[in-house]
Amino acid sequence: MLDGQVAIVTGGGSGIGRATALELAGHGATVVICGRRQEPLDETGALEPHGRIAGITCDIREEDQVDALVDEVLARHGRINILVNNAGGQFLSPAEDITPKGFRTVVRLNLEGTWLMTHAVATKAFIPSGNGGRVVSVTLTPHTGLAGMAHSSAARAGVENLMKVLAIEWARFGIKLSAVAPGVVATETFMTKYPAAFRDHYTESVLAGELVTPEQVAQTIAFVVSPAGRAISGSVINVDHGHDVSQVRYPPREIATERGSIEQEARRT
Ligand SMILES: CCCCCCC/C=C/C(=O)SCCNC(=O)CCNC(=O)[C@H](O)C(C)(C)COP(=O)(O)OP(=O)(O)OC[C@H]1O[C@@H](n2cnc3c(N)ncnc32)[C@H](O)[C@@H]1OP(=O)(O)O
Ligand SMILES: NC(=O)C1=CN([C@@H]2O[C@H](COP(=O)(O)OP(=O)(O)OC[C@H]3O[C@@H](n4cnc5c(N)ncnc54)[C@H](OP(=O)(O)O)[C@@H]3O)[C@@H](O)[C@H]2O)C=CC1
Repeated sequence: MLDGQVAIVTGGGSGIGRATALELAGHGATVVICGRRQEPLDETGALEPHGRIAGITCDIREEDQVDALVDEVLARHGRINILVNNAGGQFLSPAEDITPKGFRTVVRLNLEGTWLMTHAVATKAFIPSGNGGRVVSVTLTPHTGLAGMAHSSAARAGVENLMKVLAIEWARFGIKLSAVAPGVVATETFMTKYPAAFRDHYTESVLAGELVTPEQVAQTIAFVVSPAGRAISGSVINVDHGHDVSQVRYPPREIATERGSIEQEARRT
């Protein structure tokens, strides 16, 4: 499906990024992954049997490092067809305790880093090639706002709107940009970084009673960048068991019938 395509996946050393790199490589793509540390990148590369994944360290917040990464990929492979902006994250905090520096840190990583990568790949590869390209940015649901993550919720809303406006402006270059918004994904970071009670709370409350897997997010990204996803641009695709439409389990346990639903309302006579 992706034979001959060259992809960059940021944050490919772990979790969703690793699963995405493996998924794209499994479909034939040559994949360059980046992150701040070399070791996790090498671990991902070692999981791919055909040598299709290579890691290059890059902090996506640093303009010179982003430029150097894109230049290096072009020097090695001559083209870039796909960019997956996956690197990101945040720290959990009550909004009132987030300092200006803390807010800036999270916005810089998630929004500015995504912008720097997208702009560099578009201007150095997609536009000059005349062939366009595909960009998928990983954001998050629920879009109604994620309590404890004011900085990240704001940054991801910015990323999603950025994908939309660039989808309009860069349609003339054949560049398609979208966001894939996961719900709660059972990555090692999520399972270990956040309090276990959050994991249990979200497992219980998301509609299907189960967390999303990194592979489910990766497969969605692969679909979007595949030939079958060619018409997708400016979209936000949720991969979240319906977490975006409701954050509470239905119906409330106290009134659930044996069928797990509700009693039908009695007709008026
Ligand atoms: C609501 C419950 C959760 C449910 C849904 C969950 C959905 C989402 C899940 C996920 O995203 S899982 C994947 C998460 N992955 C990551 O977060 C990985 C990347 N994250 C990071 O690298 C860091 O967390 C970072 C803070 C985003 C960036 O790290 P960096 O090394 O650049 O920053 P620091 O030098 O550590 O800190 C700079 C600055 O930021 C503030 N700050 C950082 N950590 C905290 C904290 N724990 N509490 C309060 N403030 C923090 C602080 O201002 C730091 O400056 P100094 O105080 O150190 O001067
Ligand atoms: N897990 C979840 O429940 C959800 C996750 N998401 C988002 O999906 C993405 C992946 O999440 P997940 O796989 O769980 O998280 P991980 O923490 O496993 O992955 C984050 C990756 O990003 C890399 N990274 C972090 N900062 C930078 C940076 N400045 N420059 C380059 N790379 C960086 C990290 O590598 P290194 O530290 O070596 O730089 C790491 O490999 C994130 O954006 C996350 O917020 C969205 C919804 C839900």
